[in-house]
Amino acid sequence: MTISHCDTLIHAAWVVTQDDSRRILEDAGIAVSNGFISAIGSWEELAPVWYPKRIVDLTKHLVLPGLINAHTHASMTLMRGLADDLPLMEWLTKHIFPVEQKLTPELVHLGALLACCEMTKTGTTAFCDMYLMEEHVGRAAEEAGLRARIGEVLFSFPSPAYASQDEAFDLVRSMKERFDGSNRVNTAVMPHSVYTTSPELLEKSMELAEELDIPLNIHLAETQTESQQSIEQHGLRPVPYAAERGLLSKRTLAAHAVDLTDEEIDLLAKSGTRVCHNPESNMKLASGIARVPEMQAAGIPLSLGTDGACSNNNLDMFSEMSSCALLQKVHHKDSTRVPAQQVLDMATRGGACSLDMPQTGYLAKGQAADLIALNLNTPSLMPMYNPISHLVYAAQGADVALTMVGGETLYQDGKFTRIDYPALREEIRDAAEFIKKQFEQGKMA
Ligand SMILES: CSC[C@H]1O[C@@H](n2cnc3c(O)ncnc32)[C@H](O)[C@@H]1O
Ligand SMILES: [Zn+2]
Repeated sequence: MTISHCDTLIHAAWVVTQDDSRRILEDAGIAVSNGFISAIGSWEELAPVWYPKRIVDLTKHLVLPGLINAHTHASMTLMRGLADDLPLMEWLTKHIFPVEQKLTPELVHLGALLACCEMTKTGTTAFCDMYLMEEHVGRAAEEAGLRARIGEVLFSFPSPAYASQDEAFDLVRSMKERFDGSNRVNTAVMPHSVYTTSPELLEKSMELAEELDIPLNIHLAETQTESQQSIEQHGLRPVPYAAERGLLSKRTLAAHAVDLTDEEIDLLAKSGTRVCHNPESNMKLASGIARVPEMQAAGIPLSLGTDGACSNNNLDMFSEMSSCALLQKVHHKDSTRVPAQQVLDMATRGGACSLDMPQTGYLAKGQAADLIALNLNTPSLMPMYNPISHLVYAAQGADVALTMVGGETLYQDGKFTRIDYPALREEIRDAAEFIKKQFEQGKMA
């Protein structure tokens, strides 16, 4: 018998691998070396041959790949609950944009750290983020140990981060220099939407993405109002307009994609555009119901995201999975629509595809050891007949007992290993006082 050495040997009651065969293993082992999975299989077979530096006992737990939040604005945790019960355009222009004009790099960093804590604690190991002064979100992701795709939001009006388009593009370039090639964070070009950018900015954004060979992310077809405005301004609905500007391609990730015709679904599919579905944000802002089954049938690669904590109001991907399935069932009055396995695929493998992180999204030999464990002893997870059903319909972020990225434990049993959460909490309280003042002043102006 050949003995092999590894850093960590995990002993799990159950492993939902999400591999190509969607194997579910009972009484399983996972050997981890240098951040990657060196073996996965039955505990009986692995235990005698793998000599680890440490054993992680998850024999009361269900292990699965870390969830991937494919569209969020991490720093918006700072504005959670500040303005609710409003439609998208009014919410954004009258309430959110004015406060965002007063943000500082320190606040963006602080809000992103809070988001990283929330995501880590609720089982997210990678996220895709668009915001102002985004380099400070990248910094927070690095500190927290999460994987992230980050991008400075591009508007055709000045933002606190830049005064002109040239300055904005310089920022994209310098962020690529700073983060790409790093272990866990990569960058993309991120024009905000077709309603906040000029045709020129949209075209130049894609040119820049091609020149730098990085992805492009955009909010697209989020509401009927956006479609009406696009027709009034450009004579075209958002998707054909984006196509005309050269924005639809394999490097594009479109967030929302709610208000779509059959022809537009075809356009997205044929161009290879990926879509991130954000059901809770779409419900809260009453944006509409995305045509998930139709997009799936057309072969559009789908992922799942929470959107920012202001339009949700949490970053819990377990909740998002449940909402995704339930919304489609009630909408179609058909309980067979969008079954649990499809939803879990969106939150794992689909997210890995959206973020161009092929080493994540499923657990197999050679994959990154990005995984989470749920405590199966908790009352709401007992009994368990079907692990996939549990993950989508019964589990909550609060059931996560352990979160690991690249073989490193970031969170276990209520404790963060990298972040001093009690200290962060105090800073958040102070920041909230400042934000509240800005919000009140904005209302008076
Ligand atoms: C500055 S980056 C993101 C930018 O988008 C705003 N935002 C947050 N949620 C949404 C959404 O659902 N649709 C469009 N824009 C959104 C956020 O407040 C930031 O300004
Ligand atoms: Zn968004």
